[in-house]
Amino acid sequence: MDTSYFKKFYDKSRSERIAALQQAGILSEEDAIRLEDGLALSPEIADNMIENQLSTYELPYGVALNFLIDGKDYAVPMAIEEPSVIAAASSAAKTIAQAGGFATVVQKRLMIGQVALKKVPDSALAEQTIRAHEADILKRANEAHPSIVKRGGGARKVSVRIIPADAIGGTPEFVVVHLHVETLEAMGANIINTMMEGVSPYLQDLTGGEALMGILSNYPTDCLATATCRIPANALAKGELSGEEVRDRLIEAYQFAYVDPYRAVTHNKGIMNGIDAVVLASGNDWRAISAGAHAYASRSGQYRSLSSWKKAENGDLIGSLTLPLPVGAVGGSISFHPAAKMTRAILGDPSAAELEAVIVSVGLAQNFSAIKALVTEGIQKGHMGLQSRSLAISAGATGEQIEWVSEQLKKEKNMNLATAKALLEQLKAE
Ligand SMILES: CC(C)(COP(=O)([O-])OP(=O)([O-])OC[C@H]1O[C@@H](n2cnc3c(N)ncnc32)[C@H](O)[C@@H]1OP(=O)([O-])[O-])[C@@H](O)C(=O)NCCC(=O)NCCSC(=O)C[C@@](C)(O)CC(=O)[O-]
Ligand SMILES: NC(=O)C1=CN([C@@H]2O[C@H](COP(=O)(O)OP(=O)(O)OC[C@H]3O[C@@H](n4cnc5c(N)ncnc54)[C@H](OP(=O)(O)O)[C@@H]3O)[C@@H](O)[C@H]2O)C=CC1
Repeated sequence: MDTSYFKKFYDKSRSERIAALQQAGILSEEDAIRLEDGLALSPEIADNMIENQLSTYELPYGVALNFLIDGKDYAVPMAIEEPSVIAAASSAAKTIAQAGGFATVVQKRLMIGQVALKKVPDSALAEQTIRAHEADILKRANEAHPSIVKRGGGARKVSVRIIPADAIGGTPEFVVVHLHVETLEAMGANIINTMMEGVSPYLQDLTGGEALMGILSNYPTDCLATATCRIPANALAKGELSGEEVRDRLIEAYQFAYVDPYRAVTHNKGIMNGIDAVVLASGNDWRAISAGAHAYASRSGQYRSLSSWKKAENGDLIGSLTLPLPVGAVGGSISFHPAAKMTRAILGDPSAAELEAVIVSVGLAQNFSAIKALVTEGIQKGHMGLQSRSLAISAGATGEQIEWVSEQLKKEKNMNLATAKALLEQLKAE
């Protein structure tokens, strides 16, 4: 990828940005035309995607630059309504690329399905019986969805968890059977749900219990992705603060988010700014990713920071982020939603594992920028500086008024809607 075309990308017009992506070899001519025309869903597709459809709900679609992940350059598409997220991701990615980029590790992608059994007469015996019949259970699961087996995937492992009765007043004892399934390039909701319903009757026969439900778990602890980065302290200096001071403050920001759930939620929201935006742009199920991420943040019994920041022996800053990322390269609306298709084109048609690597890196970048701003100049300067246009629009500015109100707002002490409205009135009165 020739990134020389990206200089001051954000100062270019929309058409110039599309041309720059084409010149850099990221977009084909055909994709550049599609992007120029807009990525709207056709009324026919929209009507067939959901029930009681009335219209579509649009979000801005942009691209974060400077990502160097496992030695490969990426421009990363994001769909998001919040200003400064793309700037922050690009800014962090630039610093991290200069330090060697992100390194990622993506686990073998095993998704989990559950059958919950109740009224099991002897749960210890049931567990033994299930374990003894693992091969039969896997066979039946695979027979329920033979096409994934043909593709080289399928059910791989069975595990059992016993959740005692009265966990909260009056709850039955649950014998929970997990199937660990290799869903290859799919997130695999349909594969797993079919398998779980397929094995439920057999599990009832084996245990003498009653199946309450069989369903995918959105907590796929065998589908983790990790990104790490390592930044020399001298690349972190900001204003009056030395690189070492910024590094130490970044580490304390992480420590604060590790020990305090009130802070951890906001810290992780900053990470999800990037993750959700790429998941959404890629046509994946962002509710599933969010639910899994927050469960993973609570795995110790307390809700904590998803990322960690530490000092290396030589004084470098080392950042790391791990979370479950059950995304697909196929399935759902990925193959027909125009924006999801564009995202796949811009990312170079990534496999599901490569997409995980990109998404987890964006999450780490987003966290780096947010906490760096927080522990140095504060969030308002960069974030609100970029939010001034949204405030101007909220105040009713249109056309050239938007630029004028936005620029005046940046000079004001109170950059808020009331000030934006007052400025707009002033402009109209002139
Ligand atoms: C906004 C910056 C990046 C400015 O930071 P800066 O240092 O003034 O930026 P710069 O002018 O030195 O530019 C550095 C690079 O940033 C990018 N960049 C710079 N400006 C733009 C722009 N307009 N559009 C696109 N990209 C931009 C661009 O890549 C640029 O490199 P260049 O291309 O010039 O070589 C910085 O202040 C920042 O990262 N702030 C944090 C913003 C943030 O995190 N926003 C998320 C929303 S706040 C929130 O929801 C979560 C939070 C914060 O509460 C989470 C938490 O608490 O942890
Ligand atoms: N998170 C959740 O709890 C739930 C999510 N969903 C929704 O389910 C959708 C995602 O489910 P998913 O099952 O992945 O989607 P799909 O069923 O749409 O697509 C997956 C299918 O694609 C086919 N396929 C083609 N090529 C491959 C390949 N290389 N690797 C794997 N499969 C391939 C397989 O079918 P075949 O082999 O038969 O061709 C596979 O079953 C999302 O829209 C999500 O919102 C639905 C229910 C619950």
